[in-house]
Amino acid sequence: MSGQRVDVKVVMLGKEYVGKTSLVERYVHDRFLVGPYQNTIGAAFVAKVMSVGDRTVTLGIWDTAGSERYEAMSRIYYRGAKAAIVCYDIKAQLFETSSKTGQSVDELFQKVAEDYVSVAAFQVMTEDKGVDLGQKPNPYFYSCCHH
Ligand SMILES: Nc1nc2c(ncn2[C@@H]2O[C@H](COP(=O)(O)OP(=O)(O)OP(=O)(O)O)[C@@H](O)[C@H]2O)c(=O)[nH]1
Repeated sequence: MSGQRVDVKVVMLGKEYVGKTSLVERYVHDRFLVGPYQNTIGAAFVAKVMSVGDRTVTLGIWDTAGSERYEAMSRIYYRGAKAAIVCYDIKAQLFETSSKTGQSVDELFQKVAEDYVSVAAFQVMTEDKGVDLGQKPNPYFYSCCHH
């Protein structure tokens, strides 16, 4: 086994626009480009050679497109993969819950209710007439936008 070359297929997974290509670009080319990368063919491949102990490991990284229109094609790229890096956007809020201990369960549902109330209040405010930036603030305006 010593000195052996190992090929490892890795797939990047996740919805579109979560930053899969940016992550690969940072790792492979050590750069970051502002704005989305255009992944027009459904997948891109890049190989990166590295050493792990006395082994030479070639990571064959398949960067799949997150768009649903490429979903069937992306599934083809999963085949034979030894690892998957699942990316998601932390703008989505994460709650680590335990149904066994009750950890963060109340907080999760409380946040759902709170978010609904604040979004619904904002919609009521903007739906009919839009937001008039020149209008005098009233108590309702302050209560939903400043807390
Ligand atoms: N601030 C910040 N922006 C990021 C980061 N990673 C990606 N982005 C931005 O997020 C957007 C989407 O990044 P992409 O790498 O194109 O996302 P993708 O998952 O490959 O998208 P698809 O190819 O459509 O599936 C771009 O505007 C990036 O500049 C990050 O770590 N921090």
